[in-house]
Amino acid sequence: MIKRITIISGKKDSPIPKVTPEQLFQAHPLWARDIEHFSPWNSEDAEYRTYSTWLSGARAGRPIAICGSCISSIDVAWRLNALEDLPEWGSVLAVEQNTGRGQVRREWISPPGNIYGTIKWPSLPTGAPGEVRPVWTRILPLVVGYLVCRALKDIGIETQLKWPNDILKDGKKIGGILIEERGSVIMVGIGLNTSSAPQRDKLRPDHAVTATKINTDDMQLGPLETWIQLIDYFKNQFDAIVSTQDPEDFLKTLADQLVWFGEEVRIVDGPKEVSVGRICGLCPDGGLIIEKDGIKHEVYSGSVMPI
Ligand SMILES: O=C(O)CCCC[C@@H]1SC[C@@H]2NC(=O)N[C@@H]21
Repeated sequence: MIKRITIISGKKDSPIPKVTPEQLFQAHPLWARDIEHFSPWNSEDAEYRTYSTWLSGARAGRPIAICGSCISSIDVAWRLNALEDLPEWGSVLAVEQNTGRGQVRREWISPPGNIYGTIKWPSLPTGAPGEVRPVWTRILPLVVGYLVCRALKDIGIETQLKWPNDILKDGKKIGGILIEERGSVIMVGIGLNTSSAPQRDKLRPDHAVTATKINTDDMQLGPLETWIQLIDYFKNQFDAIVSTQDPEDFLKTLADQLVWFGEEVRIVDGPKEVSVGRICGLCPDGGLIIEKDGIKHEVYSGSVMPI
């Protein structure tokens, strides 16, 4: 993939959708703004590729492939990876997903206007000798959640991280993270409700906090412009974190930034003995520590909900 911003359009029989810059322009007013901002888009076609491209006149620090209405940006990223067309920190940004997926294969409703991005995450530093999975990989959901919150803060949006990787604004969900691993390759999918959020009746009763959107009358984040900012932030900060910090120290700093830290919460579908307790920290492998009746429990599953 060319190290710039490209719109990719599948040729015959390709699982990558066919799309033109004009169609993206029509998809949503914020996409129209982004398409205009990053124009001109120059058409290119290489016979050996199963997709043709439009190359933006503007440059980005990392390669970004924009695709139209696809199954899911994670699937397109896996496809590009199989074609050896997605380098580390390369990403796919979908305008719309027909089968967007969330944690435990729940549906992720994905109309145009929001961010549906997937990044090929770089290989992670290995931990102790003989360690099967590098510790940074095991705690990656928390690291990415932390980076998303910090990157949004940089843009001027205050958010909180709900263990393990939900992004909240004023206690309501504005985004989520889905990590998939195949062999040594890690794809990080990030969904952010910039322009719209699913209604309460589309969410699981009792398991999901209410959803909301980020954009306000005063702040209108465009999907592409924001995605470029996020990727640049992730790369710079992730490199700095893993090269200067110990995973355990990182988790200690992160713990008290979790939403509802120190407060009583409900754990829905978690271990039987802790349906209610106080968040009091994180284990070295990223589990949540919940205190109940003076006993500390390690929680690795379930949804954290306010009382
Ligand atoms: O909170 C969750 O359940 C995780 C949601 C992850 C959604 C993103 S959008 C980009 C990528 N493609 C998908 O189908 N899912 C992830």
